[in-house]
Amino acid sequence: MPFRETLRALPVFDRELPAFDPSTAPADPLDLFRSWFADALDASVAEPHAVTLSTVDADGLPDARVLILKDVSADGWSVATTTAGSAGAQLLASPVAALSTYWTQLGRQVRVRGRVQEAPPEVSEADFLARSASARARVPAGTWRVFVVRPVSVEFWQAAASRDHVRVRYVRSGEGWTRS
Ligand SMILES: Cc1cc2nc3c(=O)[nH]c(=O)nc-3n(C[C@H](O)[C@H](O)[C@H](O)COP(=O)(O)O)c2cc1C
Repeated sequence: MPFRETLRALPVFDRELPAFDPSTAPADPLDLFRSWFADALDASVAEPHAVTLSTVDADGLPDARVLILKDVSADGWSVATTTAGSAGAQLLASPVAALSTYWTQLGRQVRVRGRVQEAPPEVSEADFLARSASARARVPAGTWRVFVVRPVSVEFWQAAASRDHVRVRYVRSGEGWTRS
């Protein structure tokens, strides 16, 4: 069978999925993220804190890889990596990023876009020290950084078996958020 037919034959969202009514979404995307994350834990999603970090290189060419989410707070979404690698180097040179995740069992996607700041040195140091000795040994000395994506937009997308997928997008507006 041609590969495209193998792909075409695969079912998509052919199962019971949670309902989501965007009109009930809270005013702050942080609250919705925490609620959806709790649902992902309840659904035993493997590595629910694995997120795809997209960056751009010096030529504007996008790059992406999976990292572990380290924190989510009013400051933003935090990930950690080494500045000796592509992700860290690209963030230092072009401090903008997108984070995305997909929780298969729930048919839910979250997308975050924003500018990126380095966390304070003590935060990066604490994250580095929390790594195992073997993981620390693989990182060149002094290059581990926590980067915080400060969102300008956060989108939550819920798939439906009926294909009536729904989404809510939060856009930063001053100190608050507008929802659409
Ligand atoms: C589930 C998962 C979690 C990962 N977590 C991290 C992480 O937290 N930090 C990290 O630097 N790399 C992590 N990696 C490895 C990265 O995806 C990537 O291979 C590595 O950071 C080098 O990417 P770069 O060349 O773009 O810098 C993880 C990979 C997977 C699949």
